[in-house]
Amino acid sequence: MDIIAVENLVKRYDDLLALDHFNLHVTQGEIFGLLGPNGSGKTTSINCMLALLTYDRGTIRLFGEPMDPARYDLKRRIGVVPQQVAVINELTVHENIDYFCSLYVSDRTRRRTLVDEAIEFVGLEEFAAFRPGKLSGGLLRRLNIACGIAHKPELIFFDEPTVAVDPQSRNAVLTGIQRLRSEGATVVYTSHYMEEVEQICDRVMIMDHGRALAQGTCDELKRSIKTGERIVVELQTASGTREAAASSIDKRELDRLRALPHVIDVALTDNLLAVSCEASEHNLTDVLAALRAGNVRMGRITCAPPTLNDVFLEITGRELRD
Ligand SMILES: Nc1ncnc2c1ncn2[C@@H]1O[C@H](COP(=O)(O)OP(=O)(O)OP(=O)(O)O)[C@@H](O)[C@H]1O
Repeated sequence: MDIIAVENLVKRYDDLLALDHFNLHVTQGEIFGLLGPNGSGKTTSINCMLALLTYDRGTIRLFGEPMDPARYDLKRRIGVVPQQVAVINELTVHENIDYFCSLYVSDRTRRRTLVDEAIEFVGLEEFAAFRPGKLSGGLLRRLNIACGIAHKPELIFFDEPTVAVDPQSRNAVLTGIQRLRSEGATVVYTSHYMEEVEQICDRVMIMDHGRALAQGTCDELKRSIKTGERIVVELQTASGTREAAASSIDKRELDRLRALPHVIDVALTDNLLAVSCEASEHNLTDVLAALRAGNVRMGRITCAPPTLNDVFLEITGRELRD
């Protein structure tokens, strides 16, 4: 069953079209990633789904029911971990989680258990009596998550939960999300970090300018583009400087590479030569043979399958993070 069904959503902020006939279907038990650069409409789509924002056109159904601001029965089944840490500075970690949980659960005894479980879930046992001001950025993020999930929601929205988080806390957040899913939750995860999305999401939608550009599993998205692999060659010279290395390859060599049967693009940045190729069996040997024939001195050579950034680049002509 679709836990989320969004059809033809249009949202304007005055002249700006933030969501342009946006469609989204998320099924029960999946971690669905919304991947897009800053300003692509991820937060706006979430806020519309939560009925926190009005919209101009379209329909939103959650758990099979039409969502509107008065549907407290549906809201109780949803958890939100917002992009900005939203906690109360005067309350301790424990009191904060209890406060947010009390918005959904009125029974105090049940809440005591839920709050303890949430504290344990995010590993904040030692800090339960601390006020937010005493917590590091990573610990604050964990508190933000605990406040959003303590009432055991069936559907959880995580809006860029790892921005400005240290690698250790980031890993804790990502494994925590996978654990929530294994306990039965459906998750919508927004990010502009393709590595995170690849790590945890079952399906991904790539967004830009309020539109869905492509969606599918990471493998499906990568298979849908022309680029099959990217070969990166470090150029070397006897003198060893980057500039000298870059100038040691002339236009003729670059043209020779571009003329190879499966080469899509050749780019030279400093002393790194990147050759994007269609999927084919002999790309690496062909590229190396062409470079050897031109007496180009080579250092490290890597050959990698495409990334989600390549998918974004091929569809939009821009890098995901520029
Ligand atoms: N309250 C607002 N008033 C006017 N424009 C807004 C408002 N909120 C967002 N926008 C604009 O709408 C577009 C989509 O913004 P949104 O925050 O949904 O994108 P996002 O993908 O979540 O980006 P980010 O990762 O930066 O949060 C952007 O161009 C943004 O500047």
